[in-house]
Amino acid sequence: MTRRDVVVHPDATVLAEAVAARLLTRLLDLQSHRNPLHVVLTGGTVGIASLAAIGRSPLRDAVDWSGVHLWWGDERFVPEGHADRNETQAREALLDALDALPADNVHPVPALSADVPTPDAAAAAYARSLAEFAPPGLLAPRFDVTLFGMGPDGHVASLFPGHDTVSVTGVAAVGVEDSPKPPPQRVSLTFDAIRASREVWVVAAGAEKARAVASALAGDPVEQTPAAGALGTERTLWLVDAAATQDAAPGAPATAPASGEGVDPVVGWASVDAWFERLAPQDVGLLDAARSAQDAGLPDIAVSALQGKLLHLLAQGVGARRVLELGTLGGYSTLWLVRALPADGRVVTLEISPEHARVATETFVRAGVDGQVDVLVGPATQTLAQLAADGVEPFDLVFVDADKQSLAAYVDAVAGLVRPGALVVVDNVVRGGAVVDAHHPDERVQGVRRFVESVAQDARWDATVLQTVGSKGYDGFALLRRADA
Ligand SMILES: O=C1O[C@H](COP(=O)(O)O)[C@@H](O)[C@H](O)[C@H]1O
Repeated sequence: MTRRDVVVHPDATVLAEAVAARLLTRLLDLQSHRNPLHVVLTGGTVGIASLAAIGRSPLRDAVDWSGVHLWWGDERFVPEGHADRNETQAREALLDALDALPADNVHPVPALSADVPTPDAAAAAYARSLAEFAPPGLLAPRFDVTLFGMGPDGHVASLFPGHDTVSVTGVAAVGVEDSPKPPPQRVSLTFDAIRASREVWVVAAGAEKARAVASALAGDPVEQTPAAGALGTERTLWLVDAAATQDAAPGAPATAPASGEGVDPVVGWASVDAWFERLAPQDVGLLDAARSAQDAGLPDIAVSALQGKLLHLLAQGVGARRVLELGTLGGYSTLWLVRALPADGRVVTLEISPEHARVATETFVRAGVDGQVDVLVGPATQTLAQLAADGVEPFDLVFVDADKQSLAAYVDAVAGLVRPGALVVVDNVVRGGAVVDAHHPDERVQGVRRFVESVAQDARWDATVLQTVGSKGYDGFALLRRADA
């Protein structure tokens, strides 16, 4: 699952003030239970304006700066004190005024000098500094907040579209020789280091960024839009102004409402999901499942954390011991389900794609649940027929999250595989409201319509539909109970 929360502010000025307020609040909050904190600063217009806004805020003195370490996501490779350096700009905007910030807590990327003559040398030295604060197994500290600006081309830090540096792994920092944006020589964190971040905040303002914002939020390949790969392990937050969202979120308003709140529907729903996620915290295994699916290039169509928790609670609610899933994908929903089962419980999950099945299987091994999950590869219609022919023990709960065209056939087959009173949950049946359009050209919409029509006339099922909004947009679940025999 690659969830990005998006908050839209009316303009760049309000955005910079909001980033400042949000960062100060986050630092204060984190300092109540974690020390030290590691924050990655960004250069760029809004990034520096945000630092200046922090400098003006009375709250800045509420932060214990002695417990904050500052790093940079990228640096322009010029001599120390040069006006182009992100460090120089950050010092002028804020750092020089922070008397309580120890000099040793500031970790700039080494500047061009006789001792550090190349971007590669600076990157190597910067990587060594990062390693000093890295936990075992990581190349860099687990940054609490990593701030990024983003260029109109979708670059973050100094990772530019189409450049080899985007795919460099195994090191924390990389030298850049041919930046399309001046100056050409730079140093950048790599994605390996960026993804050590607990939270990544991408800040973007202006209509010239709108295409890149839309592309990143759509999850386009990082080679094309590096900002799409800027992800935190706990949260990825996009803080943008209205102009930068005009190409984003199809179906959403082109601009934010004129009110100060300025959150468009999809964005607002995602933020609400994020707030409620305290009820559905994802542990390392779930985060790993989401990350592995993303790294393997699987489609970003898994359930959200809150939806996964819903499946978990439903499985517990019906006292499920045996669960059938149609559509494993990367195993994210499977993990939520298997964790609801007793020690002798089992999930049988069906997946048509051998590659998806491989990714999911590896995830189950790492999560330690492979002994409770059977991944059956092949077209679900055939596998369901085989399960029936094998006379498998009936299932207590079924989650159907496979292709919508065949829904009616799947649910018909499932009717013969479950116990009386079993619960069947079918995902994505509202489809942004398109389901009410009898002439809709999308075969998935027609597949859902055929399924609903057939269930409505099938005495074996008692059913309802729950419309939902959230980080997955506007959709819904069908809930079916197998009638008692
Ligand atoms: O060169 C850089 O540009 C980006 C974005 O800057 P912006 O002025 O378009 O907001 C910035 O994030 C990066 O740190 C900087 O080196």
